[in-house]
Amino acid sequence: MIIRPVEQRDLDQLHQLAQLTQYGLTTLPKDRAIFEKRVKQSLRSFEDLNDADPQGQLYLFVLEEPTSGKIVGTCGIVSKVGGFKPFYAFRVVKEIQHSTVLGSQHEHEVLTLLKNHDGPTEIGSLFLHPDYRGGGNGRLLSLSRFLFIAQWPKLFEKEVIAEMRGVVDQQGNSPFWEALGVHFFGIEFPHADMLSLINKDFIEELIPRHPVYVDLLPDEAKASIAQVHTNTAPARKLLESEGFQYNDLVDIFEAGPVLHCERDAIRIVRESQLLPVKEITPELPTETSLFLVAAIEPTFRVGKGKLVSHEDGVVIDRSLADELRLGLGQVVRFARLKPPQTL
Ligand SMILES: NC(=[NH2+])NCCC[C@H](N)C(=O)O
Repeated sequence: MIIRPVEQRDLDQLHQLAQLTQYGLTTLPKDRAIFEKRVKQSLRSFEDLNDADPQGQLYLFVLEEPTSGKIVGTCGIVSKVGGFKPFYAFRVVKEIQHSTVLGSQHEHEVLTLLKNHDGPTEIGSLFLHPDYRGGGNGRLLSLSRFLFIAQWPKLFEKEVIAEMRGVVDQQGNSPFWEALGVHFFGIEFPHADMLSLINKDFIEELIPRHPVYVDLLPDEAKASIAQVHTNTAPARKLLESEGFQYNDLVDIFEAGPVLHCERDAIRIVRESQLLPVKEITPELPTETSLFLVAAIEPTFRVGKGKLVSHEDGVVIDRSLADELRLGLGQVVRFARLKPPQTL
């Protein structure tokens, strides 16, 4: 399995893949025209890697099975969120009130609206074909993005966030939306979710103007705040093991948590190294550690495989070299596939 930047020829396969997604994956629209626009936008972003600063560029990647040419997964990075149009989130703020008369103290959670016009980098759009889940494909897909960020840090902001999909059922119902959003927006969650990708003006127009007390929401909605969709739980765990943390920001529609990490503190970004391939062998010993390995030139391609690093270069298997189209002397960016504590 390899990860590479999206290409125009992937559009049909990617669009088919998006049909398999359930509700709540905002940035993987089922609508072909929106999808096509996003692929085009991404192609433009990849054209200019050496001389750009974060201005909201979209970088979409695909997971390809090289033997069949099948596209079985996708993920993406937006170099910066919030600009002319802000990035929205609710901050869950704790508020304590005392009464001397009653001798009591009350703690409340309040949702306050955050509008950020100068936001961080965001990773997202992660989706893996159900038949290909397990076996480490999700990890490969998610973490490959960090090798890209490590290679071209200037394209990104110093902070990276991930808006995780919140609690939404098979029919597209979100308890949080039913308790809050629907009263303000007057449309169904899937519709609002889709619209937010095209034009966020309706958010500015209709979002509640005042803070919202969590105590006043129904139990089911309350319980869903900062919780992820069952299918998103592994992705959350993975990001947390790379250094991401929840810091009291949730989505304004379905209350899914926003995780964040300093760009250079992300485990893979911090650990990754750039070295030439000094030897390609038929097969390294089985006990050799597994690494995430990225070819940089002529195109960025990531795979996983055994690797031994020396001061002056790395040794990799023939199969990995072939998958990544690597020859001797070409540089690779690599990092251990798993942080030590999860080995
Ligand atoms: N689940 C959603 N579609 N939420 C609305 C979009 C919120 C997002 N943080 C933004 O500002 O674009």
